Amino acid sequence: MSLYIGLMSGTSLDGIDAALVEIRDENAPRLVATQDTPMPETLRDLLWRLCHADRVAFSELADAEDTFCRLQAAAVEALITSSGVERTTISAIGSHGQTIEHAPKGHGGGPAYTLQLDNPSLLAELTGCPVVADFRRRDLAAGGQAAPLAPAFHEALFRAHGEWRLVLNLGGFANLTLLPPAEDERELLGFDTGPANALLDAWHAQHRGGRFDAGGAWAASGRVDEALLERLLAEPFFHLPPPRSTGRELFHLDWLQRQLQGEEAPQDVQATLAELTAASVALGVEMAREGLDAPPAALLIPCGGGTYNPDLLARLARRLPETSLVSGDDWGWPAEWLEAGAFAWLAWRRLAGLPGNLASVTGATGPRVLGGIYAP
Ligand SMILES: Nc1ncnc2c1ncn2[C@@H]1O[C@H](COP(=O)(O)OP(=O)(O)OP(=O)(O)O)[C@@H](O)[C@H]1O
Ligand SMILES: CC(=O)N[C@H]1[C@@H]2OC[C@@H](O2)[C@@H](O)[C@@H]1O[C@H](C)C(=O)O
Repeated sequence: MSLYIGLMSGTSLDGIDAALVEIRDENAPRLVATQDTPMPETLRDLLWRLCHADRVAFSELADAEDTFCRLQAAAVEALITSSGVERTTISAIGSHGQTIEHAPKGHGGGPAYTLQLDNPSLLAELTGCPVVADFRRRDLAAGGQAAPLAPAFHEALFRAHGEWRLVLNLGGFANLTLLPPAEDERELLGFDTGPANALLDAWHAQHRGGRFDAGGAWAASGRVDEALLERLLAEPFFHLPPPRSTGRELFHLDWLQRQLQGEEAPQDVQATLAELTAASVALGVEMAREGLDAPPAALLIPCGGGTYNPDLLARLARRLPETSLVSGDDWGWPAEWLEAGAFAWLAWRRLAGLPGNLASVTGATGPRVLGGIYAP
């Protein structure tokens, strides 16, 4: 038996998710304990600024990296204490880091890059555990998108005999995995479908303040502006064949603003953004099914913070009438802990010398062992 800790801080900048995972064999990872460490507002503001700045001072970058790493170390300490495990039994910590910018095709003819703020050396020093980090750049170096990486973990957890399954992460951004039945030899498909909560959060913050539209209540009070929805859905990203990944670089408030005519009621824009998430996921589901020539009926396992938004889930259910939504909780893996679990599992793959990417998902030229190891 081996124990791994996965650390994930996603695009929503809401905090550090730490998951303690036991791995006995490749396809049976087990979630042992979890720790949610909220991001202090000062760090969130600093990271937000870095994510949106054209120019950044190195000292600001160093400050953000140091503060972020110490928060990660505190999350690890809290997890070790609450779970009661011996530090020495932890084989490694898998640290995703904080994505600051993701440009898998480069900008203006420049090189491809994906930037995760992280300091695995300091984390190894502070925790006394081996750390695996820098998971994305090897895939990028091999010509891939470097994202999404979670589909391989979705396969390990959820691929089953006799059933087509979809896994949908509704974080700041959404990624979708279509899993063929286990007896089917076809490889899975996985890709980002577009924004999930990022625009909903940003529009809500601008008009009502606060972190998010709790339960999607404000969106539910508005009416979908069909003309606006159509203009938003005309964005070429939604129609690109996979491999594809995205982030704040494309989907931000200015992108939305360009499609507004100025007379829309704010709650109608919120409703339209929620519908955009559902519609772009439905487009992705259709694309995935066509890609694998899959039957329409499938089970969909939603995960990520969007599962706390009944308005969003209802919109998804309406757009995907042939698909039943079943929570990941029902398989013993709570929906909000999949991503942190994925990075524990990826750390195990690194130590085992096994590839972490799926070339069929990222478009890399082949399977690659992902990440670097930082000894304690
Ligand atoms: N009670 C709630 N009601 C509505 N939305 C919620 C609720 N709780 C969480 N969310 C949404 O979920 C988001 C956080 O989701 P999650 O933690 O999965 O994102 P992330 O991991 O940061 O993003 P990504 O997967 O893109 O990296 C919040 O920003 C919010 O939009
Ligand atoms: C570059 C980056 O951090 N991408 C995230 C983001 O959040 C959701 C989606 O966009 C996904 O592509 C990815 O995260 C998950 C963990 C992944 O790689 O599967």
